[in-house]
Amino acid sequence: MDYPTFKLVRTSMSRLDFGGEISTQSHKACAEHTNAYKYFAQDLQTEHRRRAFSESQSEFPILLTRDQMLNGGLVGKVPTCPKDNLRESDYETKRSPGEQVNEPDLTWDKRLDTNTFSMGVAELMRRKSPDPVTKVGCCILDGHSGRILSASYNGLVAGLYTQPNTWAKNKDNYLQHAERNALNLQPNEFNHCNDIVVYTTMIPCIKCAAMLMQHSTQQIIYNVAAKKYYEESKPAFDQAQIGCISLGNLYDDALGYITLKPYGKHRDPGFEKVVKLEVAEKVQKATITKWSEIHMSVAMLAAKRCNQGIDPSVRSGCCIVEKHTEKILSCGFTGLPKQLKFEKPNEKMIISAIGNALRFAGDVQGSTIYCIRSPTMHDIIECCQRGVAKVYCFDDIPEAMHRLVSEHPICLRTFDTKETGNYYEDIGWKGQSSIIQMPTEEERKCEWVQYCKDQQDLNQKWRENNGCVAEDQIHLLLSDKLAFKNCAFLSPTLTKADHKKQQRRGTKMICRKDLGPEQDTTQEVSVCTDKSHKIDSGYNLNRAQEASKQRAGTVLPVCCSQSAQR
Ligand SMILES: Nc1ccn([C@H]2C[C@H](O)[C@@H](COP(=O)(O)O)O2)c(=O)n1
Repeated sequence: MDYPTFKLVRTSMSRLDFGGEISTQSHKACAEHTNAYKYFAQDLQTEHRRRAFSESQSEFPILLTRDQMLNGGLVGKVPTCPKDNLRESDYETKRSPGEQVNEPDLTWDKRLDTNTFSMGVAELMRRKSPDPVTKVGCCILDGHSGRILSASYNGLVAGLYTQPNTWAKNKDNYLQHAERNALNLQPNEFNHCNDIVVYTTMIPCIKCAAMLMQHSTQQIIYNVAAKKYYEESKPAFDQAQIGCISLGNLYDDALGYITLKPYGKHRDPGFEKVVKLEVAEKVQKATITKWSEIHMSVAMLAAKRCNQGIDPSVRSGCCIVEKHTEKILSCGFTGLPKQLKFEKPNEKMIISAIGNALRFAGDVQGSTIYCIRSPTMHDIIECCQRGVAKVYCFDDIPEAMHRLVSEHPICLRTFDTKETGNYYEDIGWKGQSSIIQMPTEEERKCEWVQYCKDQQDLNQKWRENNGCVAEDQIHLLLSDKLAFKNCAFLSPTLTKADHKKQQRRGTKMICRKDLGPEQDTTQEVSVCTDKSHKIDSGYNLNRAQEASKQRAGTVLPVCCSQSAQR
């Protein structure tokens, strides 16, 4: 009899460890992007910016003064997020006496800087654009506090009901540009702010440029320049002495994990081909993303902004969204009070992501919060007091928490990641594993040795049990850091939450079609994607047969128990 072969697929290191690991695909995208961009990237200012960005991981956008801009250079020291300031004491609480401590992986532990975060939000917004050819996203920040004022995309005129083939022919009459949409979305926000920084995935057109100037914009940071917009707007920004620079290639380098999707014809300035409507519709279908996905992704990006001093297990990010309109009201991440310089961060003084986001937000009545970790009771109380209606968490919410909030006027839910499919891979998110410290090389080797040993044991057990696998072994297989292909079995006793957790970690939940002892055990496997956690095991035992086998002491192949389907 053939014994099953188990193939291990290691959970790929998240590409957001921008210690350098950028996939070949990204590199390729980078290179293409650089070429496309070359035409526009020749002014001195941009070069200086690039250098400045790549030399420091700035905490806040490097806002050049007008003098500095005119001189074409960066003067003065930009606040940095030094990588050497992670103290031993930061990790003290996690150690038990005598325990060997691995050096923290600082390369991985870099936090997202404001530029990367804001352009990331603009990129996420771009995905909502109905324009089949040119999708643009924009995120506007208060340059003083770093707070998001508004974010939007190029969209159809509100209240307009028309067919794509009507508007797509003459879209300028039907679409509002991303920058203008962002300004219109939160008009009040801009009245009190005279230091606006605009992150846009494409350089603004001349009309948007005029309106942005009118709103005291100090800086435009764009990703791609379209020739027609660049030639009109850049001189106007220069004349008004407003910084207008591109993150261009640098954006890819720094972010590394938001895949560059085509920018329509503007991706390559020389490309003038008219995209046919059918193709355009396909593009549109493929790229439109649900709001909930975008907001949870913004929360994830925010989580990656947590300071290194914060214990990875409590790091979280959050995004507060207005009811009905889906406007982002505020974002926040777990942090320490800014006035205090901690020798040892006192856990009680850590401000939660929700706490920070609420601090920034104005009226949040009826709003929805998307956050990574389950909120604390204190968060819930704050939310109730401020009138927040719903809280969605990426993490599982402990049962105890559900009980505690059952009487509160708030809806607390775990975010349904099934809805989002593989989308999070685009931003390098693999559940918690991407914010919890990655295993060291040594740990990985040990894991591998352990895995091989487990596999041998498993095969042994398999033989002993006539082609069946004990459940405890399955849990071993589904352990945290390993992802399996063609070898993971689904336990009938695996809870729905565990199942989801494994999926988030990237474990492919696969079950064999038939594991009868006499069957070909290398038979093709089917992937379990059913939302209700019912699996197509293909196992032919009926309930009575199954019970009788169990009584006789047979260890049933766990993924194939019919009870899992009922
Ligand atoms: N800064 C920009 C530039 C362009 N857009 C939008 C407006 C249209 O939907 C589209 C441009 O159409 P095309 O150049 O393909 O004729 O992009 C924007 O919102 N913001």
